[in-house]
Amino acid sequence: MNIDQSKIPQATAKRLPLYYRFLKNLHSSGKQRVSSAELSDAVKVDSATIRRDFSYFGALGKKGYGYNVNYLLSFFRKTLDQDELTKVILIGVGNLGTAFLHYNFSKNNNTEIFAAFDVAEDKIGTTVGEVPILHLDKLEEHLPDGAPVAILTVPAPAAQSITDRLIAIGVKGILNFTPARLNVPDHIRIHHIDLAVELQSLVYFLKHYPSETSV
Ligand SMILES: NC(=O)c1ccc[n+]([C@@H]2O[C@H](COP(=O)([O-])OP(=O)(O)OC[C@H]3O[C@@H](n4cnc5c(N)ncnc54)[C@H](O)[C@@H]3O)[C@@H](O)[C@H]2O)c1
Repeated sequence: MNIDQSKIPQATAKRLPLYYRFLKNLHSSGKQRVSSAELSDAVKVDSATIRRDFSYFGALGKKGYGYNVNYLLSFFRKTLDQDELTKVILIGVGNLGTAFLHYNFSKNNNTEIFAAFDVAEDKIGTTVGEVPILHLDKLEEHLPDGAPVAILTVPAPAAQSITDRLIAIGVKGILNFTPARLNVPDHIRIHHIDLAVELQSLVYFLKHYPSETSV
């Protein structure tokens, strides 16, 4: 089935990796079918939302039968481009950057941090989690063909000028962990992750919607 991916709402698209991971585990344990109630229990998304999400994927669960795990998996694989490896670079190998390099992203999805950049001389030339640390001065030299995605874990004041350089070498998406708000052209996608905001939001939901499990 051909699905127009631009029709999938962003909130639904954000839940795809969650569904995908769970279904992959189900598949490897030999399960062929799954009900929305089982899924709901595992991924902590209410089953009405799951049914609505899955209807966008052309997957219509049958009552008493559930969803076909193989169909869903092949759909997710295509949609999430799991057959294609996306190369990622990381800038700023401090507390946060080091933790990300040790975390093997490619275990769960097809992204791989293949190079990291910093300016601290004692870090240049070393490797963290098998990823080589290179000098930021050499960014353009090392990556003449760029990379599609970058993770930014530098101090906030350095973020904008590094962003400008990343865009110049062809980076299209930035996962920004710094508190800096970045100015970028329209065709660049920035996902800003602020742990303090996430924490505040969690506390808010606990206070005001104590009985709901997820957003
Ligand atoms: N540590 C956290 O829990 C946390 C949480 C949320 C957000 N943040 C944000 O993430 C960023 C990184 O935090 P951290 O705790 O890892 O900081 P850190 O000071 O441990 O690491 C920053 C790294 O960036 C490098 N760096 C400095 N200037 C650079 C430049 N111009 N180019 C390349 N590399 C440069 C430093 O050498 C260092 O290795 C900060 O903006 C921070 O506000 C941190």
